[in-house]
Amino acid sequence: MPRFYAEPDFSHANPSKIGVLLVNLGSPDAPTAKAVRPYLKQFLSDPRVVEIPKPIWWCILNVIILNVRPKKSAAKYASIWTKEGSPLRVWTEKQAKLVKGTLGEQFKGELVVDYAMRYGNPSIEQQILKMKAQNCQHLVVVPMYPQYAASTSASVFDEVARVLQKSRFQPALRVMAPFYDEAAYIEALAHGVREHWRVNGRGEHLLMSFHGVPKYTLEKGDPYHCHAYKTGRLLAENLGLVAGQYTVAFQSRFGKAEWLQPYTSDVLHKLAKQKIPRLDVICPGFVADCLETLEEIAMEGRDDYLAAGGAQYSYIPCLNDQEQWISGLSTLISRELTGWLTNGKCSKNEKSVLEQRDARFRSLGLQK
Ligand SMILES: C=CC1=C(C)c2cc3[nH]c(cc4nc(cc5[nH]c(cc1n2)c(C)c5CCC(=O)O)C(CCC(=O)O)=C4C)c(C)c3C=C
Ligand SMILES: [Fe+2]
Ligand SMILES: [Fe+2]
Repeated sequence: MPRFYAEPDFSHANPSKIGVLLVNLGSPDAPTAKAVRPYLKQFLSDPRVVEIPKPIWWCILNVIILNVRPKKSAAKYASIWTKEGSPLRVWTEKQAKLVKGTLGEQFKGELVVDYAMRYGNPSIEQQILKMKAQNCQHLVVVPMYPQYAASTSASVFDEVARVLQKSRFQPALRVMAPFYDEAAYIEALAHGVREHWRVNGRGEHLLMSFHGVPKYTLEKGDPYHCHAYKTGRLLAENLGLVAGQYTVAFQSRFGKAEWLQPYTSDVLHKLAKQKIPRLDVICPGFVADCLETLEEIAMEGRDDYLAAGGAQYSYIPCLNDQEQWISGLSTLISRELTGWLTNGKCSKNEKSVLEQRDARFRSLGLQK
């Protein structure tokens, strides 16, 4: 097995391109236990996701989790699966196409925009190799996580780095920063909430449910908790909500350790007891609807809330293909391209330098 990937022959004549790779978490290939098992194995073997010492975790994962969870998770995936596949993959693919449409207008021919999944398909490796084959000598990686967490954002970087370590010709690399407090993102979220209120009426309380992470990661310096709370505050301010009209909570707890609190499930029970006429729920940490939003929040969360005595429950969809979001995301990405759009410009500059030199020679009556 060669140490490095095979490279195409280098040619000056081949115009260099910039690759923009949107990366989200990933889903199994099908909503079946057979497909969920290898997906969960890849996901939960990532040391960024589970930090328990390797030999101990290997036993727990292979002996218990991978024998029990695939069947349960597959049933959940089946409840949200679409004709085109997993909602997360379908939305991410659509987002890449729309961003390509928006940025392609501005940066004709120079950009290749695509998407990858950290776990499952299409893989980061496959998509970077595809971009290299198209002569992308510059690469912008866009982790589709507004709030930084080592378990998500850093894991994307680790995988990109692993792929580049196997490359002889490495593209120049930029990784987009987390965008938890960017106006482009907050305004798109607020626009989505306002639209939802306009069409469906407005609830008395807004629950903002973020994916959780283990509490020890906060204690060890992971900024996820602070990013989530800042997003929550900025969204509330944009919507004119004051304390008491909204709650930030954390969902999707996995395993026995303590995770960030308050847990969404506890908040739902508490709010149900308060007998407010209607609760709105949004998941601002997910830019695309997926298992965690559609099954856990829109379905299970609703059932739990109503069973605990709540009256009305209204789920607000993720940003998905919302126009304002696509335009905001394109703006954030175009900022990362600053100084990189060299292709046409470089050759044009070179030509104009030569033309200037020829003109100088001519004006002096000299031959080149
Ligand atoms: C939005 C950010 C996410 C963080 C932070 C995150 C941390 C995290 N997740 C797990 C365990 C699981 N997550 C699962 C699904 C899942 N997680 C995210 C996002 C974040 N996870 C998304 C978008 C999804 C949905 C994927 C889809 O296909 O729709 C799952 C798999 C499903 C299941 O079996 O329940 C697990 C497991 C941990 C342990 C963790 C932080 C340490
Ligand atoms: Fe997760
Ligand atoms: Fe904090």
